[in-house]
Amino acid sequence: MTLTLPTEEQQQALARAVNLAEIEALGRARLDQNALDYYVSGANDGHTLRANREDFARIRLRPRMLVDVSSIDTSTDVLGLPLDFPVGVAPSAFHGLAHPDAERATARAAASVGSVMTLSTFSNTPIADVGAAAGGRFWFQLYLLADRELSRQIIAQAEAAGARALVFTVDAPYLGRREANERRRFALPPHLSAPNVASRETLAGVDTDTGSQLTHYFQHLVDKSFTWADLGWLRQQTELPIVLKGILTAEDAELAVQHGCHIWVSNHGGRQLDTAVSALAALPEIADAVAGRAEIYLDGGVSRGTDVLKAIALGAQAVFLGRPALWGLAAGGEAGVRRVLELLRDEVRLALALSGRQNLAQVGRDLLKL
Ligand SMILES: Cc1cc2nc3c(=O)[nH]c(=O)nc-3n(C[C@H](O)[C@H](O)[C@H](O)COP(=O)(O)O)c2cc1C
Ligand SMILES: CC(C)CC(=O)C(=O)O
Repeated sequence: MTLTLPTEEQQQALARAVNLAEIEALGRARLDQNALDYYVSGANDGHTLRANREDFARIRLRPRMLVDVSSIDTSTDVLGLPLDFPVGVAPSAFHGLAHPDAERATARAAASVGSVMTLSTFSNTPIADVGAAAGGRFWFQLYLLADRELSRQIIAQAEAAGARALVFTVDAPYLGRREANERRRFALPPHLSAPNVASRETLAGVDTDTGSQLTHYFQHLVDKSFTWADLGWLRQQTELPIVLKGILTAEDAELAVQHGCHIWVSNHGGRQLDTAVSALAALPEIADAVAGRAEIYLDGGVSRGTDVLKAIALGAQAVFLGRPALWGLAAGGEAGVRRVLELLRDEVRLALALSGRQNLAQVGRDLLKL
C-alpha cells in the first residue's frame, strides 16, 4: 500500500498528543497490517518485549527535596557529539513503511532538536541522502554482510556521508522469529527498496510460498560466522568509533572494551531471543564491568522521562528509541518524530526537577530504590 500524507485533522491530533502512548495510537491507525505487524512484533511469545517496559515501571525513585531546581540542564554528549537531552533514535529498517519521506524525515527531526539518528543498513533511503538531511547528527548501523566487499563499500559510504559512529549490530546472525510476520508473509511493498544493499537480490523480488519474506532475504545476506576474532577486520575498515549493539552480559561487555568498542545494551526490542533479559536488567552488571572504560547506551522499552533517568542512573550515557520514533513517523513524518522527541525531552526535564537533580551528572544509583 502506498501511504497517503497525514490529513490536517491527523496533524492537529499529533500536536495535541500529551504523551508517547497517544502518538503510538495515532501512528498505528495510519499503518496497514503488513507494516503494523512488522513494527509491533517481538519474537515468539513476546516475553522480552514486555519485560523491557515492565522493568522500567517496576523500579521506584528516591527523589530529594528542597533543591534549587529553577534551572535544569538536560544536556550530555555521546562520543563527543553534544546532545540537548540524552535521547537518540535507534536504527530501524524501512522507514518508508511509515511515511513517504522515510529516513530523511527522521534525520531532520532528530537534528532539529539536537538529538542523533542511527541509520539502519536496511533503510529505504540511500545513506548519502540521509547524511545530507542529518547535518552531522547521525550514526550508521551496520549489518555485516557475507559479502565483505559490499560491507566495506557501505562503511565507506557512511563515512563519506558524515556518520559519527559505526554501530555494529551483534545480536542478529539470524532474524528472530516474529510469528505475525511468518503467518502473514511480511513483505516489502514493490515501491520500496533497500538501496544500500541493492547490488544483491532485492527484497521485493523475494517470493517464497511460506513465511516472512524478510527472513528469507536476510538469511542470505548476513555473515553468520563473524566472531570477536574478526573485529580486527572491521577496525581496519574505519576510523570511526565502533559501538557494539546488542550486548547483554558483563562477559561480552568486557570483551567489547578489550576490543576498543563502546557498548549498546539492547535485546533488539525483544525481537531476537525471546526470554532474554530486559535491557534495563542487563545494564547494572555491564556498567560495573565497564567501569568507565567505554561509553554505554541502552534501548528497549523507553517511553517516559523517568525511564530515561533510570537508565542514566544505572550507567547509560544516553538511551535510544526504536518503535516510538516509528510511531511518530507514521503519525506525522518529520513533525511526528520531532513531537516524540520533544515530549520526551520535556519529561526528562520535569523528572530531573521533581527528583531534586539539576543535571544528568547528579543522576546516580542513589536516585533508585533497588
Ligand atoms: C521495526 C523495527 C526495525 C528494526 N530494525 C533494526 C535494524 O535495522 N537494525 C538494528 O540494529 N536494529 C533494528 N531494530 C531494533 C532497534 O534498533 C531497537 O533495538 C529496538 O527497537 C529498541 O526497542 P524499542 O522499540 O522498545 O524502543 C528494529 C526494531 C524495530 C521495531
Ligand atoms: C531488515 C531487518 C534485519 C531489520 C531488523 O533488525 C529487524 O527487523 O529487527
